[in-house]
Amino acid sequence: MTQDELKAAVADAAIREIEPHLDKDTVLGIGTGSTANLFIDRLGPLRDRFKGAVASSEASAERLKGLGIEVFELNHVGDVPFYIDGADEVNAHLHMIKGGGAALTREKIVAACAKRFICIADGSKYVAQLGHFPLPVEVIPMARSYVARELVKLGAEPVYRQGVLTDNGNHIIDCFNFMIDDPVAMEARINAIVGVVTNGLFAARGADILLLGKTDGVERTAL
Ligand SMILES: O=C[C@H](O)[C@H](O)[C@H](O)COP(=O)(O)O
Repeated sequence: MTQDELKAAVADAAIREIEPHLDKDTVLGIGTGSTANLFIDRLGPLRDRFKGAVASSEASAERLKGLGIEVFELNHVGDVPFYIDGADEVNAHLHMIKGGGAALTREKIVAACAKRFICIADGSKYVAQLGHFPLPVEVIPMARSYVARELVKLGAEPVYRQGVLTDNGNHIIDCFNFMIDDPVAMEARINAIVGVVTNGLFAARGADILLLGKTDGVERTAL
């Protein structure tokens, strides 16, 4: 199976996971990226079965609206039963690295509001230790050089993601060659650097359910 077929399989599995829980009051939290897009596409035909969605990026909001799904501002929404999103890396504890598409901050905010985070990923994203994928850090633009120097002190090789502006108007620094021993501690440590908006470690609040696409089927892990 190709990577795209594995992504499609986990998008299908996520639909099966949430479908029994949909009702007219349900507002779903929706992530960003190629895997999340496949999930969004499968939500279209179900649009009359739930109220709408909150999106973690402008791109996902546009895709949802294009399918006739109402998109709400998070400030106007109470309960978010599920947040469904992909990941750049995920480990056995369902800690993740996210933000390859620069959407990490809004993703973390919507995930924080959700009762359950369903991570959908093809098998290549599963790792024993996080850090093979360069860890993204969203920074206030004027703090970029300062934050980069602080990240060097933590052992990272920071690289400014040239030409990328987040939906929040900020910059992204990617931390290369930065294997992470303790994701919960490192998430907090990086977030404590002045000028950091957030980093792409989703460990303090990881996923609750992982749907991992493998050639022999979708493996479901629930914590
Ligand atoms: O900022 C982007 C998000 O964190 C994505 O969820 C992540 O990069 C995975 O994207 P994809 O499903 O395209 O691999």
